[in-house]
Amino acid sequence: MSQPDSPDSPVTAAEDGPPSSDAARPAGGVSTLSRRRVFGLIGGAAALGAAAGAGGAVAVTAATDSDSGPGRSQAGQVVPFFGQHQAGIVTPVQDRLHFAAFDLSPAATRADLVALLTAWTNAASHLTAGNDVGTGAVTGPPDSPPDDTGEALGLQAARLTLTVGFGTSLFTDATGKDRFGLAGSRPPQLAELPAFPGDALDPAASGGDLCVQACADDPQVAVHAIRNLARLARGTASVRYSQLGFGRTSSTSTSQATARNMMGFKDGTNNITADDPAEMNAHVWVQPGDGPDWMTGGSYLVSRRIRMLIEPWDSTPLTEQERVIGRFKGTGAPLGLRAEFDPLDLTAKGPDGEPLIDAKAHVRLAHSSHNNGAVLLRRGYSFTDGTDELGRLEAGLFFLAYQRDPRTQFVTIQRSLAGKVNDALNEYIQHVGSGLFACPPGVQPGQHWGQSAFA
Ligand SMILES: C=CC1=C(C)c2cc3[nH]c(cc4nc(cc5[nH]c(cc1n2)c(C)c5CCC(=O)O)C(CCC(=O)O)=C4C)c(C)c3C=C
Ligand SMILES: [Fe+2]
Repeated sequence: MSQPDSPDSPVTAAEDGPPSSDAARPAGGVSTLSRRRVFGLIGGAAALGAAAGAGGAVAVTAATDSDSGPGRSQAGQVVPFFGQHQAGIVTPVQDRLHFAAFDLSPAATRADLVALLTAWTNAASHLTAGNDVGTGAVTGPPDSPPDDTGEALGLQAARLTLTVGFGTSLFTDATGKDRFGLAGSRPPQLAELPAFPGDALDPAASGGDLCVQACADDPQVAVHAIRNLARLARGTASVRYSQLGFGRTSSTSTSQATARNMMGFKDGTNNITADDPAEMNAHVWVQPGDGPDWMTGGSYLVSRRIRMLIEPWDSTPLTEQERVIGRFKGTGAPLGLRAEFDPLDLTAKGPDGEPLIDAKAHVRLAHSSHNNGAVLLRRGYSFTDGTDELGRLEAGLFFLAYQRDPRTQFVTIQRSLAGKVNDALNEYIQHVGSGLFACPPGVQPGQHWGQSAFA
């Protein structure tokens, strides 16, 4: 396998020529590889070292904007990987999602976990810059399986973000065992979610020791990233469940138009947005003193796979659909008002003296005024996974929400919504999967994801 002398040797011989064709395949060494490939190579070498048990000793190299291949314009396509916070949380929502939850293998040790996180961090820094993993898809030794699976060759970075989270079971497993010596680092905010009335959770589509949220404007780029991370994990961790998503159902920036969910409603209108950093600090980013220091600058992710009962919904009259949500389907405006962003007035009454927004309307019960001021940064995606055994569309919302403390945010709001007597929407939806993850702060070059949790 052609590799540089050491995982962190400086890049000195990179050329910006086109990727080698098969005929011109180099015999080895870096001098004939493009700059893009060399960065990938270094990351791959580090990943290999890590996977071999080198653990935190392997440096995570920094991919740069100049990693983009020849003739490929990455302008506006690369979301910086390194930073104070992980990308993929307040990043303006990309079009596509591939979310995967992983379980560590029964034999995996703390060193294996550190090695995996190091390898993943390395790979992620290169994938998000639009580069291949390791020696690449077509530039490695021809007699070995390629380091990269290849389906992203020639594609742009597509604003790929990779966001990692640590599940509750990483800290204490189902038998109460502290497998990785992390129990003492478990944040109080990472308390198991309670069971909510109406939950129909499938254990196989819930939980997970780790999660990776891949978001990109190109579905193939997101799928490629998860596939290659799963490949790097082989022997240490495997996918427990995964979910493809499309049609972002929430915007995290006012510059984005509000998308529609699979019920046809604009979803995300009254989301909090990254345009207001004070709001992010108040409700999304973990602050100093909130809990263990390693989570400062991080955020907690709640994922819920929510199936929509599409056929009954499609047989429901428009006015009833609007009563259930509390907004007009066409404009997205609150009932009784004209424009999408007109502020909700939950006290407004119609000429008949009845509230314009029904007592059981989704937006009323989800609103902060009903929930002790609780708000969430919603970042969910629609999904359609074909049809079920009865020919019904298997579709819904893969709800993703980031927050500073799930106990006072998601749990408070979901307690208001759950159960047939509460949110009118519950007649048309069912929560079938659930996850809770601590997403550590962003990483700097030389670190791996969540490094300070292992200090
Ligand atoms: C626990 C939190 C929430 C779950 C679960 C949830 C599921 C869910 N929501 C929709 C559709 C819409 N939700 C809307 C608003 C809205 N939803 C939540 C929270 C949860 N939703 C909040 C906090 C809000 C904002 C309320 C407010 O302050 O106004 C809307 C209206 C447009 C908008 O503001 O986003 C729609 C539409 C579905 C279909 C669904 C489960 C499948
Ligand atoms: Fe909602």
